[in-house]
Amino acid sequence: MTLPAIEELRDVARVVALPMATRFRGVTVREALLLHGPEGWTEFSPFVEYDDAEAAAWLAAAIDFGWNPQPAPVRTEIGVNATVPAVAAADVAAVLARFDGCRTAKVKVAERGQSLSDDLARVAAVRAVMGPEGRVRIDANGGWNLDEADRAIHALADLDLEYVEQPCATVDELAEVRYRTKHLGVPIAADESVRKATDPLAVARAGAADLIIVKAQPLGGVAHALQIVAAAGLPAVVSSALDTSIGLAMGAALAAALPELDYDCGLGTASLFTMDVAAPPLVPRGGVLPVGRVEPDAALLDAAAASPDRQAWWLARLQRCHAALVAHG
Ligand SMILES: O=C(O)CCC(=O)C1=CC=C[C@@H](O)[C@@H]1C(=O)O
Ligand SMILES: [Mg+2]
Repeated sequence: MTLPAIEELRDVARVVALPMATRFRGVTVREALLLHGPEGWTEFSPFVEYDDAEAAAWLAAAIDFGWNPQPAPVRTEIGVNATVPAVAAADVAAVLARFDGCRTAKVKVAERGQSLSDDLARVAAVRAVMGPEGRVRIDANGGWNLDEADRAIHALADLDLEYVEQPCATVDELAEVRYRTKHLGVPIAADESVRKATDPLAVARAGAADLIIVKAQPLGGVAHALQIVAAAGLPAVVSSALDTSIGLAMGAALAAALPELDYDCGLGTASLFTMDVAAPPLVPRGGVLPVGRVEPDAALLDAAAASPDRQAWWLARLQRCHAALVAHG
């Protein structure tokens, strides 16, 4: 890929800060740096705690989406899931109400400071709202050890789970949990073991998961993520990185280009924001997102502008990650 010069990126960069309706993975305000490239708007939004080596892949993805033509879509809309943060069971219905027409819900579990009974109550509340036909999946973000995962999946399986995402942190643990819980018929999905791994295919080689979660930004862009899915040879679910509507369009482009897509995708997360950069935002309607480029609204870009010190922080990060990509060649 020919990299645009850093001056070109800085000239078209806009840094935004979007407030969230509900705290999600510790985030209450989501910051993102948006870029306007020749192919359209794109997003660079690694979480603030990520180091430059990890964040550089997100920049490669952003540049690829804004500066290069994308793989051809094979579908025009993407079925998406509702995403339920680790809220109290009593708050579940209000969260789900933000996601119009979604037949699938993903529920966060194994939150630090909470217990299995909190998870059981939250997932039961989700099942009650979704009804018996709804699809309910859970995501532990690697928060359980082997025995905790074993116990939790046995306890939660009665609620008819579509799959369990990243129950434990390591590939070896995933393989062991998958072996121990196989008789329950609950598939195991790998997320962090794909997107944060030095070798995103290790999971597939180890037989440690039934499906993989893929995210366009951390995997270096749509084309690269497609290669990983093809090489893994496992069903894939495309998920967001809590992106703005601009980054979600990148995720939707990935989902649209996958040869097979059997699951609803985790791309409904704009519904967790109280404000976004596009009008209308890329939120699910009737449980689906349209595929296509998203343009920000000029007034919303201004209204969502991050503070001067946060803009300076993001521009410095952009510069360092750009330098890392240049050095990488
Ligand atoms: O998959 C979804 O339903 C929404 C996206 C989502 O859950 C995530 C987005 C961003 C960061 C992650 O901690 C989290 C995930 O683990 O999948
Ligand atoms: Mg996950």
